[in-house]
Amino acid sequence: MTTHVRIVGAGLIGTSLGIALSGKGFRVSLDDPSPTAVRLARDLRAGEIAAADTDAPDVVVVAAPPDVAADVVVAALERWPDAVVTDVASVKESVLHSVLDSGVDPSRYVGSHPMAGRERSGTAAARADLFEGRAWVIVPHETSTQAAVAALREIALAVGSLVLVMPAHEHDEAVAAVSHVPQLAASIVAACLRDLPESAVGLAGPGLRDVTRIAASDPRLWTQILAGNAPAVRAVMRLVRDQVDDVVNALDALVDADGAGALGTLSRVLEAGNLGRARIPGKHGAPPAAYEVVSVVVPDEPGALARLLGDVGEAGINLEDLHLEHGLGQAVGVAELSVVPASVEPLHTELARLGWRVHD
Ligand SMILES: NC(=O)c1ccc[n+]([C@@H]2O[C@H](COP(=O)([O-])OP(=O)(O)OC[C@H]3O[C@@H](n4cnc5c(N)ncnc54)[C@H](O)[C@@H]3O)[C@@H](O)[C@H]2O)c1
Ligand SMILES: O=C(O)C(=O)C[C@]1(C(=O)O)C=C[C@@H](O)C=C1
Repeated sequence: MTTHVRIVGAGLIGTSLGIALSGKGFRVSLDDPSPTAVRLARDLRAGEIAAADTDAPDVVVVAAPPDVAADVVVAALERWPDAVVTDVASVKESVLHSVLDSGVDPSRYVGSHPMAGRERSGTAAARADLFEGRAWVIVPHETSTQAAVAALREIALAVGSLVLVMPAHEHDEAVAAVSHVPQLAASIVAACLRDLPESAVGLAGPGLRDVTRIAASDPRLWTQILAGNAPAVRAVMRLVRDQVDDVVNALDALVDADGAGALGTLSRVLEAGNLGRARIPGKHGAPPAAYEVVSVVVPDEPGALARLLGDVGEAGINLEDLHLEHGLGQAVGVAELSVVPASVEPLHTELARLGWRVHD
């Protein structure tokens, strides 16, 4: 029997999930207070628009902002007495407490959190492959039924995620360190660029881009996430503050005194960073990245990029994504062409034959 999943909240996560599930044969109905969001989601093939007479779903996935997630979960549990209900909010304990405090029978509710996302919000940013190879945390509570957990597991596996099961408090402590504080760190570093002269910002290279990509994230969403996980985020931010203090003290010693011990401190901070970075897993044992990048040097002249894209098309190769690295005032840029692994070799050969400077 086809599983009917109702997605409530057709933004980045809801629409991405709808596209992925529809592609795997699930029936998806879409609901959102914004008529524009549901229409766009439907056009992106995320599912049908839910109407007043749409039949009851088997599973409801609440993909609304964290501050309304619990209310939407409770309303769904009350409206569909046989459906399993989950939410995908980035914080789990505060949502769970609100659901339990509401007095509704919570046994068909199980929290969840796909560790997949983007720095862009909204329906238009949806991606079919968003969840592939990513962890999807299932967060049951004391009375969650086995059937509810199993239904969620089926959905997460169907969209290519790796399922992890953990209690809400453990989830929240973990994501404070691996997601919420990294967001703050990126925002704080990027905020230092605001008043820099143009000539200084123009020197930005890949290092700054890597560190600040998520500084472009939606402040409204992230304010809710940080507020919803305040105790755990505070604990990690205190560790960050201790390290920042150590670095500033070392720099004080170098600038204002004889610098005793300063190099050792700086080196220890950097080495500790190496050790932490080395612990970050790849895409959680799932299949390797769907796309590989071919880098092509592009002269900074009118029509050059269009010519390159034309040559890629002529080669019969489907371009999955495009990123342009281009420093201010540079005579050339680098176009990073994402293609499926099987296309790397033919693309490389064909572009080189046409005179492009190509790198893997
Ligand atoms: N953005 C990420 O990277 C990411 C990753 C994992 C989980 N999440 C979680 O997923 C949820 C959605 O985030 P997003 O990035 O898709 O946000 P989004 O802003 O792209 O989409 C949210 C959608 O919810 C709708 N909405 C607002 N109030 C609603 C209500 N009361 N009932 C139903 N829908 C409502 C909005 O109209 C919007 O279409 C959040 O809880 C977030 O914490 C986000
Ligand atoms: O990769 C990104 O752009 C994200 O911000 C995704 C990310 C994260 O990994 O921290 C952000 C918040 C979510 O709750 C889950 C995933």
